[in-house]
Amino acid sequence: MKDDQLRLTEIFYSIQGESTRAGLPCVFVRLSRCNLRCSWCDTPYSFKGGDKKSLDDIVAQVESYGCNLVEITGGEPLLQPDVHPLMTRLCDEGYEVLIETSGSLDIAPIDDRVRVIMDLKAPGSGEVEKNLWENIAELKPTDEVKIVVLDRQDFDWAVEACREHELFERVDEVHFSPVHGELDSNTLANWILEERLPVRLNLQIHKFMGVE
Ligand SMILES: C[S@@+](CC[C@H](N)C(=O)[O-])C[C@H]1O[C@@H](n2cnc3c(N)ncnc32)[C@H](O)[C@@H]1O
Ligand SMILES: Nc1nc2[nH]cc(C(=O)O)c2c(=O)[nH]1
Ligand code: SF4
Ligand SMILES: [Mg+2]
Repeated sequence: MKDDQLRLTEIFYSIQGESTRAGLPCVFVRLSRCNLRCSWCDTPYSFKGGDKKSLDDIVAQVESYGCNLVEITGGEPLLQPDVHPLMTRLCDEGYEVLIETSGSLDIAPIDDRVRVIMDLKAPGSGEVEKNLWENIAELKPTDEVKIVVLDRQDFDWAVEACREHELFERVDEVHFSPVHGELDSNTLANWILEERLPVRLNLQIHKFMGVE
């Protein structure tokens, strides 16, 4: 087997449900495996299985949708080193490339043309110890930080993390996202408004639409 292969769970074309690109048509490349087990994870099916696919096959499938926006996600996409040549190739070919990552692995090797959407895991995920705080210094102003909030304890943690790490100064966009089906979006919205936070409420719109 050639080394330029990635273990892939799925490639699909849908409406981007999150981030500043929410609402736009997007091709999703979902890589397999994850080093975390967030309590509320919506993609545990990506933890096991998946097929090995060559970069050529992945790029060809992405191309078949005729869509300029591509998101690399998982599972945890940074677990497979060959994700880097894939992203560089997509950038070279003129795609706008996003990566969704947990923030538990080094983001420094990511191609500078890629928009990084990095989670910070709050205590309700059960994975708060995995945050790699050194990553914050690697973020570009155009990257995005997302904190998924389960409850008020997570919200207070998120506010403290933003202040302590000066996230509002470092990146243009900080998203707070309720755990879908667990925390009411109006409750999170009211907390954000009460605290006068310059964060964006991130709802996973694909889940309201009932699509992937
Ligand atoms: C499935 S993860 C894959 C990428 C990477 N492992 C990560 O955690 O960022 C993609 C995004 O979905 C979010 N997510 C997963 N389950 C969720 C849920 N139940 N409610 C809200 N967001 C969720 C994650 O926090 C992450 O921002
Ligand atoms: N429609 C849609 N938008 C998304 N944005 C980020 C996703 C992800 O799982 O990383 C996702 C996803 O799974 N579906
Ligand atoms: S890091 Fe991402 S894929 Fe992994 S368990 Fe957490 S939400 Fe799911
Ligand atoms: Mg998803």
